[in-house]
Amino acid sequence: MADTKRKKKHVPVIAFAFYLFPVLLEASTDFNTLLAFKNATDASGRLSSSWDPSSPDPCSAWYGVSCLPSSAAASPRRVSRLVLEGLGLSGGTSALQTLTSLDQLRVLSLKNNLLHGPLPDLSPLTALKLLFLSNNSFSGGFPSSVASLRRLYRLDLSSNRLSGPIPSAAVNRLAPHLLTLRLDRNLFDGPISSLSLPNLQDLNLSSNPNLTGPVPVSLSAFPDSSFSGNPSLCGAPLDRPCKPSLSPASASAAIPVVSSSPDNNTVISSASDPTQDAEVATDGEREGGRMSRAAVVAIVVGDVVVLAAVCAVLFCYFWRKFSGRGKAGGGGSSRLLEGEKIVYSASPYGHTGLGGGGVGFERGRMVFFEGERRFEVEELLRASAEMLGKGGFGTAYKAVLDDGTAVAVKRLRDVSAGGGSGGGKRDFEALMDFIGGLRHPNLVTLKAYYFARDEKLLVYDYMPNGSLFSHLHGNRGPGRTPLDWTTRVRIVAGAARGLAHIHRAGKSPRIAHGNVKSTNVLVDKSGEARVSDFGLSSLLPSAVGSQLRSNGYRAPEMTSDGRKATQKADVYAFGVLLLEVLTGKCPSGTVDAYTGGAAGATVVDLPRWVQSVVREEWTAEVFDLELMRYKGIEEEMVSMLQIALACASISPDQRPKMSHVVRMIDEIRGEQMSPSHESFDSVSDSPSNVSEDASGRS
Ligand SMILES: Nc1ncnc2c1ncn2[C@@H]1O[C@H](COP(=O)(O)OP(=O)(O)OP(=O)(O)O)[C@@H](O)[C@H]1O
Repeated sequence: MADTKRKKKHVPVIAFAFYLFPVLLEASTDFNTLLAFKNATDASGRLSSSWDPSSPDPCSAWYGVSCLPSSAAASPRRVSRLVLEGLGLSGGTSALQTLTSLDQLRVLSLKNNLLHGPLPDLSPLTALKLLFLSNNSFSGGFPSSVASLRRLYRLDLSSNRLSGPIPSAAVNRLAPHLLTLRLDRNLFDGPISSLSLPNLQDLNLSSNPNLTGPVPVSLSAFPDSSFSGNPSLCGAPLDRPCKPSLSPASASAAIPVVSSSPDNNTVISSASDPTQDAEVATDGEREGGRMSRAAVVAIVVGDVVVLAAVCAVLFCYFWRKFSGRGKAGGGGSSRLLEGEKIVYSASPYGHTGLGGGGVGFERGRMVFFEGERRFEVEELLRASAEMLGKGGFGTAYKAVLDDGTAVAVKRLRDVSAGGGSGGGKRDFEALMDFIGGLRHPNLVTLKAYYFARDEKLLVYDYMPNGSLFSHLHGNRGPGRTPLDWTTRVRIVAGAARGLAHIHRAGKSPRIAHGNVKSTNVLVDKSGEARVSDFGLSSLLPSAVGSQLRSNGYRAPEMTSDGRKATQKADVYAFGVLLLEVLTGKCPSGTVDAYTGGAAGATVVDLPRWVQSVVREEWTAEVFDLELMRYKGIEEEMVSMLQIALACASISPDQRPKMSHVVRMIDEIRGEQMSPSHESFDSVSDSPSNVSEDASGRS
């Protein structure tokens, strides 16, 4: 009875503890994890003075610890970086295992310590981007669990005692994002021929004397120092060609055998090559130098499936194209489709083609600006032309004139005779005169225009080197040439000068570009940026014009329809464009697209996303991964980021003038010309300098 009473008395206490437990647990998990790790590894007490268990907040006081800001007043801050290098930390697998509950950890560097034992399952560290465990005594196999770390882009396990095969299937899963792979000075063995890491920038597999077989093609562009100290590796870049060595017993099997690795890499090898035998053992696809019947069947079936998939994709692509053409077919000249070659009609009065006005077509007037070669509109209309793209104002074509000069012709759509402002032909001509009179090395020159009631054409210089948009976002897959830092800065500097010129030009009223974005920053034949499409927004009714301003670049104050373009809004759009150049991301993406994670498909403005990341002190994480290969540009990137964020201020009054922006960029450029920035072979947050990059500041 007394016992029952005692039990009853405990019920509320247990219930309260049960309720409170998850809250307390969450609040203290990272704190407890760090303490447990310290207790397990810091025998020499080097962390003791800083890691004070009575300190209320490890995030602000503990050495080597950085945290994210708390997302809500009551919620605890989570640990995002742990950089504990050269502290004599010792401990085995279980010590490292304690850290795997830090599921918000981005950077973990424990290099130059005395940690040992096999690496634990690292898959719970889902946020990890940089993992540096070099110069310890870790043993056991390669930690295949890293394959599930979707954000990992630098992995350094060098100078340990790791052994066994390098599992190509696991490593290849990191391929899309992995930039650094350092496994040198370990005891790895077996073949590496199935590794396929097309985006890798930094590789070191040296001094693993038991690695065997050919260096795969995707890694052969690395210097031979990446593979030195491995006598059984062969093929480029090493000086040892892979020779098949025939043993008498297997001479008859010396016919090349085509095998497919688990990663779909085809390996052509001699069945009797001893270096290949090791691979055979690992991949388990051949026995005794011959492929099993099942393997052959699997390969053939696999190939057929892949072929069928490719055919299906091609079929869908062309089907959509042709059915799209059918649909467009009813609309006279709008029959022209993207990328299609077109030939204008021989006469501007014809029924089809560019001049297809049909009955009642009024012959228009071709107006040339000073210094431009004159030609008849017929010459333009009969030129073979190629569609460049469709924009908000109409369709742009490349046309080659009789003398071989290429011009870009913009055929305006939805422009009433006098433009949208209610004016007439005279207003249109006045605007054209203004635009045509704007001459600057960073503006695309308007050479001429054609005006008729039903047809308005603008003739510009043709820019042969594409747009900033195509350089930043075009072909992000293999084979892409990344846009280097110097070029990016040169382009934004040119674009800023072009815009500043427009802003200076019209005294009263002040003129704005009205549609600043990366497709409107073109690159001329000498690689200089040229701003295009300026002034056209005033041709359209204000409501349509403000709709046209592309979402991601539209200043917050421009959301209501009918707002006229302003210079302050241009500065905002330029700020977004700068962020696009720095992050490599398209404005107005989803959180997913920005983080590369699964945070959610919420659409967020690029400036707001960058601000949130910078506020959380992960500044380095906003930058385009393609920029990480350039040495010593961090300061410039951060300065440029500050300019971008100032331009993209929510309040128009806080945005600088374009002329000021030009000066600020030029100041950065002045510093940028130093030769050290030309070096492409090193990585800015490479393992060697993670200490500064990932320093334990909170
Ligand atoms: N002068 C030019 N030389 C070379 N390419 C050009 C030229 N003008 C435009 N283009 C290209 O033609 C394509 C269509 O341009 P267009 O200006 O019509 O549309 P947009 O820039 O995508 O949108 P918007 O109309 O809103 O500015 C774009 O890819 C653009 O880069």
